Amino acid sequence: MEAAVHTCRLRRVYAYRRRDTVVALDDLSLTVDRNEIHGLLGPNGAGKTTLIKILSTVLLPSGGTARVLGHDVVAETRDVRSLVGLVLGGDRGLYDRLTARRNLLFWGALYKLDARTTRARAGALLERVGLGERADDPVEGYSRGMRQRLHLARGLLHEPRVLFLDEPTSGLDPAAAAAFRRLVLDLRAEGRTFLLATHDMDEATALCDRVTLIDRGRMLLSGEPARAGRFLGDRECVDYTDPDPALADAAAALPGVVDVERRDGAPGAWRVHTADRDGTRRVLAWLLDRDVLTARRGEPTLEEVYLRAVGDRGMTV
Ligand SMILES: Nc1ncnc2c1ncn2[C@@H]1O[C@H](COP(=O)(O)OP(=O)(O)OP(=O)(O)O)[C@@H](O)[C@H]1O
Repeated sequence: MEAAVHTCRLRRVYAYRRRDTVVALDDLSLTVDRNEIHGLLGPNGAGKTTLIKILSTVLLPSGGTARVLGHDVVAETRDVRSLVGLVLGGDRGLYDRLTARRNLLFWGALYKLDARTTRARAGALLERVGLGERADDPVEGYSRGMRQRLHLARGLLHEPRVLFLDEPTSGLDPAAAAAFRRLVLDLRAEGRTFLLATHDMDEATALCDRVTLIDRGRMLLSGEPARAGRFLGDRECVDYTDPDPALADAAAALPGVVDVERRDGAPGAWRVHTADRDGTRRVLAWLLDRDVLTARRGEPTLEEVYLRAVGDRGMTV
């Protein structure tokens, strides 16, 4: 069976300022399985939006191939368009002076749906994304969260099987973001596939079956978020909580220990990086001997793996 998305050595080069070029996608090969929620991670300028635009047939690749449910995005544009929904964030693609319902009717006409089908789907979708009561208000009075939900309704109007979401929860309050994620899970349960570009590592961990991290248009790693540390052939580690920094210093001097760091978030939380499984056993036994009962083998979070893979570039792109 064809994958939901398959790219092979996909390339996109932009020309700007006449002579300069930027390689946004550099021979990127990626597979998203059917019915998967796949996270696309990467720093600003990594190429996430470029990939999503190519897969939605909005942008042409410069080289390589991309297929959606077996259809080539260049040679079979029409088929691909009927199969995919694109949900961009922000203000792109919404008409402020129109009501939410009229926005959807307009898009239904663009998708060449008949008026009755569009009307029925628009009503059902607006209810589903929680905009039923505000459906006949102009979009200019909508909050950011309401706009995001309308974007999703728009992306679902032609009942696509694969959805591309570009930072769908950025700027949403925690409750709205959680509601949005529940909706994504419900839609997946109906058999849809999602490729979701996000900068939110907690969101990727909670929502995605697999994630792919790209940087400068190349894939750095791809796999399950909970096993993120293993992507990089990662070091072992032990997490424990104890207020005494002297204990951490002593742990750092043990054989098989690479380094010890304070963990963000909880006071007195430490992570001991070990060279191998033996080092981990030794540290666990040593901590237990000292009555540190909170010690356990740790897994680096997706955010930690991300920062290690991409490096700390601060604000540079
Ligand atoms: N229309 C364009 N013309 C020239 N360069 C572009 C254009 N669109 C994107 N780029 C460049 O391509 C690269 C990838 O951009 P892209 O928007 O795909 O990144 P992104 O991963 O989505 O970033 P962000 O997380 O900031 O949204 C960047 O270097 C960007 O400057």
